[in-house]
Amino acid sequence: MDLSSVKLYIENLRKDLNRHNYNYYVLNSPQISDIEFDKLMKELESLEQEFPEFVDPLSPTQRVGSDLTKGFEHVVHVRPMMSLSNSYSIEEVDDWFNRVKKSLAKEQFNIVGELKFDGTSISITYKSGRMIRAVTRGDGTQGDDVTANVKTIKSIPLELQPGDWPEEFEIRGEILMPWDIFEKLNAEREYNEEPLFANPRNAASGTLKMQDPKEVAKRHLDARFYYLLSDNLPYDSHYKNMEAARSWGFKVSSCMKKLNSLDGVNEYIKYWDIHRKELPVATDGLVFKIDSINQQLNLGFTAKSPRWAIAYKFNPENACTPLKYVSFETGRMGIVTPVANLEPVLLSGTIVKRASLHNDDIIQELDIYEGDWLYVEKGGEIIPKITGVDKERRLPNAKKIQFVDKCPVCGTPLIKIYGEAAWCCPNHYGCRPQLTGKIEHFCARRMMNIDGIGEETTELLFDCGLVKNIADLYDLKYDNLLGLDKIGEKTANRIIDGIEASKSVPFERVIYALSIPNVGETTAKRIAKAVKSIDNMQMMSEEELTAIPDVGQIIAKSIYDFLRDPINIDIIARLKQAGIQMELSQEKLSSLGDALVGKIIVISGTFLHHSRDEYKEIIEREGAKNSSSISKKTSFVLAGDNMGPSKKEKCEKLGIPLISEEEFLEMIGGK
Ligand SMILES: NC(=O)c1ccc[n+]([C@@H]2O[C@H](COP(=O)([O-])OP(=O)(O)OC[C@H]3O[C@@H](n4cnc5c(N)ncnc54)[C@H](O)[C@@H]3O)[C@@H](O)[C@H]2O)c1
Ligand SMILES: [Zn+2]
Repeated sequence: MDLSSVKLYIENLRKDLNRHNYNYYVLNSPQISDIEFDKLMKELESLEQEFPEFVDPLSPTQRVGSDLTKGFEHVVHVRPMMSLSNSYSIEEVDDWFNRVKKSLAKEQFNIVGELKFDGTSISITYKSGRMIRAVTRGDGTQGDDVTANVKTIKSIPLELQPGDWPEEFEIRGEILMPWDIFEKLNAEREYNEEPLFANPRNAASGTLKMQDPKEVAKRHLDARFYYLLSDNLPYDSHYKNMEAARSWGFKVSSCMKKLNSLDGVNEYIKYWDIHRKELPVATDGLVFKIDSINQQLNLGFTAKSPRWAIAYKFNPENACTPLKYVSFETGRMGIVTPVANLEPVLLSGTIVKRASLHNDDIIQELDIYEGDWLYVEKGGEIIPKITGVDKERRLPNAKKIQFVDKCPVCGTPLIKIYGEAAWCCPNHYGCRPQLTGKIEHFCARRMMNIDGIGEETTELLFDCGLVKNIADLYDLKYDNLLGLDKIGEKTANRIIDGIEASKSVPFERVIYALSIPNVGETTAKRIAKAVKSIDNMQMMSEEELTAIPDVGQIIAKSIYDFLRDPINIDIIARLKQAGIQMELSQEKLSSLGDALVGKIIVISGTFLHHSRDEYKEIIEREGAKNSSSISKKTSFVLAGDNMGPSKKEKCEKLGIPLISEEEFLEMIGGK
């Protein structure tokens, strides 16, 4: 390679790495595995070493990947938050040990072995024993202030136990989503046909960046702490500091161990390579640290990571197995998902037979042919993922896998969903899995909670012609049910009682239960509060619908079209007649209140959830007035990002309150 091609190659590598960093840290949706990412990074590092003329302080080798997100206040770290240098082999850990030994000359040193928790890092400051602020790593220099969200995590103390804690200190740790919570969350998302989180790490960091602390609280995050920083640390030993932190109420892992030789380090690696699978939370490796804080200071840092620590990363478990066939499966909303059916293979202790291929783009990207040997990975991830194809083992004359062009169940030609990689069966009212899926969804616990009607009973009622759609449920009689396969008196009674009880399920859950495309649980709640009744909702135009918090153009169109379909009009009328709640209860209505009536409001800055015009409409709709200039008459300013300093000053002078976008949505019951 000549120099100019080397330069170009390096630039392209940097671009790729920056893009992967963005996908990983900001979108929480990595497109390549960690090991692939780390290989690219190592390649760039060695090229930069070989060609120092191309070194650039902005290169991803010199900086930590940034998770800074719009919508959060940025806070500068008192002490920068760095990454860890990492290795995938014991030899590299041995090299590190020997480097440290040399640097510390003849000094004795101890090492602490710890689990490397796979979540998202957090720095929390405590003053006088109370939590002051929680900030993400961000770009290492400054991070996002996520205090309100962190305060919802029950295992993180807001106030410390009595102890010898310094008056002010920072503690660093990892925010995690335990495996069981992660599995439940993904099962729910799969059910709602929402994109799944690739692993608990992405789920944890996605959750931590949610705008609404109440939603964060529902996700049951957890944490582990692994480093203490202060001008007045209790001990010179990292290990002892962590033990102290544990006694103040922090969750510090009991798997932390003092090691005093290279043999100890190697044993620790061998032990955890096996036993990590028994842990309730995800780990992606181990971390070795020099115990003495003084020695840590002497060893210092590189541009990106401390020299006194190293991460040993576990190799993800993977296997290669032949593809039997690709099946195409139609879901409740008509989305067709390709699934790779594999020759069964043992991976991370479970047998893997199937792996979702998600959509056509992924099939194209992987370039899969019939009978191909596929690499399956489960690197701590519960959901097996196809990561590649062994092209050398491809059979001669094998045909490329083609996405079906007709619905595998009803044969209707598929249509591409605008702006997405998904294909959809448009036969929403004649395609079996869509019909039974909607009935099942309607009856499920979080919707109408009709006890006794699960997947099996739905299929049964559908097949014998008793329930073809959700309105038919309310025509069911005890006598119809009795005598059906596996339905005795007890079950029949349970079903009838469940149907009766569903008549008092509140309106917001009814909206979710209707299976309106693109309307998930949270959106359904917002819609219910805004429209107040199904009659109002049926009369609203697409523009009026977009004024509802969380409802963009795509959702508005889905709702509008759904409510104008004659089949749905009929179903809704029958549900209404059956006595289903089709409006907000009096109680909810009165609690909504008239927060904005008569107010004069000035909008300033840029917003996350709606455009300024949409907010203007909301303000009018809620009985308030828009005004363009701040005066004594102004009730408050709806203040977005980047509000001009002169406006801020004027508000301060006149004592006009600034209301944030979140507070405003809260006021109008949008959250
Ligand atoms: N797949 C992708 O597209 C992609 C993109 C970017 C980064 N990544 C992955 O992320 C890595 C880089 O991320 P990083 O800079 O956060 O490094 P890292 O995750 O490898 O290591 C540093 C982090 O480890 C965490 N940690 C967990 N337990 C710890 C303990 N006991 N002590 C100290 N720290 C502990 C801390 O949060 C710290 O910030 C890459 O090596 C790669 O594997 C992947
Ligand atoms: Zn179909």
